[in-house]
Amino acid sequence: MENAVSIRELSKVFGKTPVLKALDLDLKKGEFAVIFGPNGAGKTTLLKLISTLIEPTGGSVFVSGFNITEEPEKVRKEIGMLSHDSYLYGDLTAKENLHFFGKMYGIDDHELEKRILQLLNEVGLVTKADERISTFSRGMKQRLSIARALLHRPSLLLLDEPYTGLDPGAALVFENLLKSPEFQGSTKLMVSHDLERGFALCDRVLILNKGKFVYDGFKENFSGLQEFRDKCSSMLA
Ligand SMILES: Nc1ncnc2c1ncn2[C@@H]1O[C@H](COP(=O)(O)OP(=O)(O)OP(=O)(O)O)[C@@H](O)[C@H]1O
Repeated sequence: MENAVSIRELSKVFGKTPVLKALDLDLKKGEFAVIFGPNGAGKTTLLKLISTLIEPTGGSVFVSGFNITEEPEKVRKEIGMLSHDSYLYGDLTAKENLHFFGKMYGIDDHELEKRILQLLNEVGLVTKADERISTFSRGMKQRLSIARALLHRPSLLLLDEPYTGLDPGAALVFENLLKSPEFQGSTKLMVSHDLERGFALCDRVLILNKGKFVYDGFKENFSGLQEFRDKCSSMLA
């Protein structure tokens, strides 16, 4: 079976600074992997490369068989990204924002209307559908970002510190959506400093340190979070 993500010899240099160093990684369809690692390890850079926001210096990345540099539009349709940036437009209403992104993903009008209502409902914003998001609290914007990321039923979810800025209610909405039948089969790659939540959600753990993977293993190899901490804490510093 084709991998959801296939990375070979991936490198990224900013100026003269090598940030990612010849990374290899395969993610199987449906896998939930979390990347831990110290500040500056290159975690966000890796997600930005996979999502086509920046270009690699060397190596290759395939998402659902599409090369990120040769077929970026096809790659973007496969990906839902949730990060500290909301990627939302303050002058548009909640509904208009989702409409804009839905059209960008090529969802037809009838399906899009239904999908927008369904997601606004799921993230608890249906009564705010026609309000401009410049009036929204940070938590409400984060809820709308969740809807934006899931709008086109992406096969790959890239989650960069998704809990940052989520109030407890929105965090619960987020976790319930991740576990919902619709997204159970999607592949998830999450970057987090939150060992407890990251470890609880994932089935595979990766540690990135100074631009290299220094650990790659399955959660079931550990009896629990404490054993993971005991064995891996030196790699996280
Ligand atoms: N656009 C850029 N130009 C120059 N340097 C950059 C750029 N983006 C990131 N870097 C540098 O690349 C390194 C890795 O950054 P990155 O944000 O990927 O790390 P991270 O592991 O996500 O860190 P954190 O956990 O603190 O978010 C850092 O030293 C950062 O300063």
